[in-house]
Amino acid sequence: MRILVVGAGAVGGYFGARLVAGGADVTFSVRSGTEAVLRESGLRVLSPLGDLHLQEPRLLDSESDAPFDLVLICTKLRDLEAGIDIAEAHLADDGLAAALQNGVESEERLKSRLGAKRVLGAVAYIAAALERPGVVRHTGEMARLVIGLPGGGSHPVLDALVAACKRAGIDAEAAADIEAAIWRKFVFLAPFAGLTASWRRAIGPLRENPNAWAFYGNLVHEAVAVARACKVNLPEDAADQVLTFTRGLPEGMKASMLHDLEAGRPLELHWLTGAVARLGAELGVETPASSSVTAELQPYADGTA
Ligand SMILES: NC(=O)C1=CN([C@@H]2O[C@H](COP(=O)(O)OP(=O)(O)OC[C@H]3O[C@@H](n4cnc5c(N)ncnc54)[C@H](OP(=O)(O)O)[C@@H]3O)[C@@H](O)[C@H]2O)C=CC1
Ligand SMILES: CC(C)(CO)C(=O)C(=O)O
Repeated sequence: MRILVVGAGAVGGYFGARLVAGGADVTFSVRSGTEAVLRESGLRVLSPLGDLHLQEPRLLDSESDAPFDLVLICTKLRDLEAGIDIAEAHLADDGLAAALQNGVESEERLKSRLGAKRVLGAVAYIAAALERPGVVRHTGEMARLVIGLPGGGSHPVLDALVAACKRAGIDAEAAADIEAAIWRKFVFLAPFAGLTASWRRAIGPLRENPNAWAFYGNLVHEAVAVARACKVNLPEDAADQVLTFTRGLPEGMKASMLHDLEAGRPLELHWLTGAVARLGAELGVETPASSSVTAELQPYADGTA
């Protein structure tokens, strides 16, 4: 199976490099600045699960590269369409493309542009950051992929990806209901990103602050209400599960949206807390907490650096 990873940032760099180390045939599609760095110094992953250094990662040669069986789009959400352009140009007719991104709207974009039969749903659980181009720092030991065909079913590329992940030591699970899996992460992440970014604090002190914790509860209930209005199959106690999960997170944990805010980079606000507010408005679900966070962070959405 030939795999094309679009974007060698935190997620693409981590999972792409691990797959290479596990013996998979992986090519990276990167932009020119990153390309120069990767050609000069290779791709490094610094991780509690073991460091990696790909001295000469294979880079896409758009003229000659044959179609790929699997394209993993690992850009930020604002670069999704550019990622799909690359998938459109390089995906085999019977191949699959997945977006390893947060949010709940990427899969529909992939379906509408590539055709539903060429889309794999995916959720990435990892805490990683691009320290500088070519260097990914992985924090903690979580590095998990949940993958599945929208609507269920099997596909040789899905099976091959699960096998490649196992060989690479990536915790990968094939989900029967990938839409529910994507939303289960979203109903945690959109509130978590909204809370930590709007209060500009890691989760530890926010759990100790009754106002912040109550506000988080409101954000979570809104996200779950929007999921239910979208007819997503979530458990009855989905909101309680999110609160329990968040109580167990490391004290210093921040959402990547807060890291982006602190660094003056553009935010994924529109697709996270902003999506709860936007979809809520479309579906007639009240989302006062998500709407106020979205309005407060809007001035920073396009970055300030
Ligand atoms: N970081 C994390 O811990 C987690 C992130 N996620 C989600 O994963 C997604 C990716 O996030 P993350 O990896 O952190 O982001 P990063 O910013 O670290 O990486 C994104 C990479 O995409 C590259 N890119 C953008 N456009 C293109 C393009 N047209 N062609 C090739 N490469 C391109 C960027 O390249 P360049 O350097 O040239 O700008 C950058 O290196 C987001 O949706 C995020 O929410 C999900 C789980 C955890
Ligand atoms: C919370 C985390 C690290 C979990 O994967 C994440 O996805 C993010 O902050 O964007």
